[in-house]
Amino acid sequence: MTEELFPAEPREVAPGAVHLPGRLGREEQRELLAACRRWALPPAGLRTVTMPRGGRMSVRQVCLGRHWYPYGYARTVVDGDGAPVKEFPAWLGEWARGAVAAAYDAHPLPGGQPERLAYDIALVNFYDDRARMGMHRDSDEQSSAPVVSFSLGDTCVFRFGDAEDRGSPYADTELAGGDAFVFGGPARLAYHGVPRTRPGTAPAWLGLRGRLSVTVRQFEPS
Ligand SMILES: O=C(O)CCC(=O)C(=O)O
Ligand SMILES: [Fe+2]
Repeated sequence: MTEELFPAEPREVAPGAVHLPGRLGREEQRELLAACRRWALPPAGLRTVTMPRGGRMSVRQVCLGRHWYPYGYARTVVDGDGAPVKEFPAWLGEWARGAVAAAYDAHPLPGGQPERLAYDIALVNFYDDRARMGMHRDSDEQSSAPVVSFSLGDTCVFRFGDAEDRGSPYADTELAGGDAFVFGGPARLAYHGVPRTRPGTAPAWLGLRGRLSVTVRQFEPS
C-alpha cells in the first residue's frame, strides 16, 4: 500500500490523532480521484464557499451525504444550486473504518477501538496552488465518531492543535498523496488547518494538479 520499500508506521501526532502514511496504494488513489471528478460535476458539484461575513474560502468544495455550509448540514445545496446532495458511497465508509482500525491498533485510544461507526458524510476539498484552510474545528456533526481524511496529489502542511483554542501550540505534519489522518477521542474537536500546500509535488502518474482531501465523518450518533 505504499510507494516506499519500507512503509512508514502510523504516527501519533496528539492523543487520538494518528497519521497513516501511504494508506492508499496507487490503484486506490486513482479510484478516489476518478470518484472526486464525478462528484465535482454539477448538479451539487464543486463550489466556492462564502462565509457569513462575506469572505470566500480558497478551497473549492463538494459534499456527499449531507451538504455542509457555514455552519450546519442540509440535504440540498442551500448556498448553491439548490440540488440534492450526492450520495455517500458505502465503500468510502469502509475505507474510513479501515483507517480508524489501523490508527488505533497502533496507538490505542483509552476507551479501545470505537464501535458501530456508521460513516455517512464526506467533504471533498480541492486546493489549487494558493489555497489554504484556516484553523477550525469540525464541530457541526452530532456524532463523536473519529474524522478520517484521505489526501491526494500535492503534499500539504497539516497543522494540528488542541481542542482548547485556536492559538494553542500545534504540530505540523506533512500529508502526502495517499496518506490518511484520523482524529477521534480526545482529538475529535481539536483545531486544525492547512497553512499551505507544496505545489508540484503530486506524483506524475496520478494526473492531478493540486491537492484533494476527502474528509469522512458521521453525522448522527449510531
Ligand atoms: O484538507 C484537509 O486535509 C483538511 C480539511 C478539513 O479540515 C475539513 O474539511 O474540515
Ligand atoms: Fe476540518
